[in-house]
Order: sequence, then C-alpha cells, then structure tokens
Amino acid sequence: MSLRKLTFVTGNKNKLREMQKLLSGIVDLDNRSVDLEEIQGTTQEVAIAKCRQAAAIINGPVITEDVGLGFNAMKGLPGPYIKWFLKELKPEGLYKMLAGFEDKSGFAVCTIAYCEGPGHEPVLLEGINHGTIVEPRGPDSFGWDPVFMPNGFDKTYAELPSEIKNTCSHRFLAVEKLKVFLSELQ
Ligand SMILES: O=c1nc[nH]c2c1ncn2[C@H]1C[C@H](O)[C@@H](COP(=O)(O)OP(=O)(O)OP(=O)(O)O)O1
Ligand SMILES: [Mg+2]
Repeated sequence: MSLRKLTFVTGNKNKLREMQKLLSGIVDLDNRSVDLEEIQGTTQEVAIAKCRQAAAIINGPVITEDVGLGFNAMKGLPGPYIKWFLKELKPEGLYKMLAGFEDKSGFAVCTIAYCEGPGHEPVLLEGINHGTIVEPRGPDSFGWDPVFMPNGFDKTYAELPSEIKNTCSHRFLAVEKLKVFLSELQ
C-alpha cells in the first residue's frame, strides 16, 4: 500500500525533524520551506489562515502547524505570539516574565491544520501539554524547549531525549489526532 502524500509547509527545521519522526510509516511527508504570513488572532484563526495560504501555494494537500506557549498567570499569553517574545527575550527572559507571579504553570499547544487543497476548509487537530515554566536547562537548540518542563517529568523538553519528548509532547498529541483523522478520510 502506498502512503498518502502530504506537504508540510513550515520554515522551521526542528519542527520538520520531529514531524518526520512522528509520521514515519504513516504519511509520505514532503516539505516546502515557506515563511507563511501569520495574522493576529486566536491560535485557531492563525492556524486556519496559515493553512489556506499553504494550500494555495502548493495546490494540493498540505499540513501546517502553529505552536503556542501560554502562561496561566497571564491568562494564556503569550500563546500564539510566543515566537516574537522568544526572539527578543530568549528562553531566560521568558522565565523572568513570571518573576512577579507565584503560578509558574503553563501549556504548550500544537495546532496542526490539514487542507485538501485550494477551496477546501482547513481541519484543525490540537494537542495540549501542561507543564511548568522553569529556569532554562538543557541545550538551547529548539525554541523554548529549555524553559518547559512537562507534567510528570523532572526534566525540561530540552533535557529529555528526543524519543521521550516525542511520546508526550504537544506535537505528539496533535499528531495522534491527525493519524485518526487521516485514517478516516475517504
Ligand atoms: O516543540 C517546540 N519546542 C520549542 N519551541 C517550539 C516548538 N515548536 C515550535 N516552537 C517555537 C518556534 C517558534 O518560535 C514558536 C512557534 O511559532 P510558529 O509560528 O508555530 O513556528 P515557526 O514560525 O518557527 O514555523 P512555521 O513556519 O511552521 O510557522 O515556538
Ligand atoms: Mg511561524
């Protein structure tokens, strides 16, 4: 049986590496690196708009992903805007944002959007992982991984071996839903 072909449109190499592992043997995953325009809005609105653009560019079935990191003390902010906070503040600064708050809990959200092609409505598959925002620990190689310690672990995402991150992460949880969705298509 040949695998379903899907193009993952993302400009982020680390996302691609994790997604390739999570979908290996399930999907024939192609990649196009396009820096899609990201509107302001909720995670869901951002994800839908990204995926529509991607489907128009690729002219075929695509997935895109939008990731947020929310702090409960800040009612879920920065959420979908974490990229810009991380860019300016680095992981250390993200941790310091919570200095004035007792509640250090937070959550990582991965919203995968699937679109069949131009003119089709994107479908969203969301994975949420809860955890604690801690002082940066571990290699500074993927985004905010050094400050996020998932519940049930005493290590940050950055300290966990990638095989372990891939069994508990926000991305893993969204991909589990994507697998079910794809298996029910047609
Ligand atoms: O598992 C992760 N662990 C740590 N950091 C992560 C993860 N996944 C995304 N990130 C970072 C990348 C970016 O700073 C922000 C999300 O922004 P987001 O727009 O979704 O990513 P992006 O612009 O890098 O790639 P894309 O071309 O797919 O939009 O959080
Ligand atoms: Mg982006």
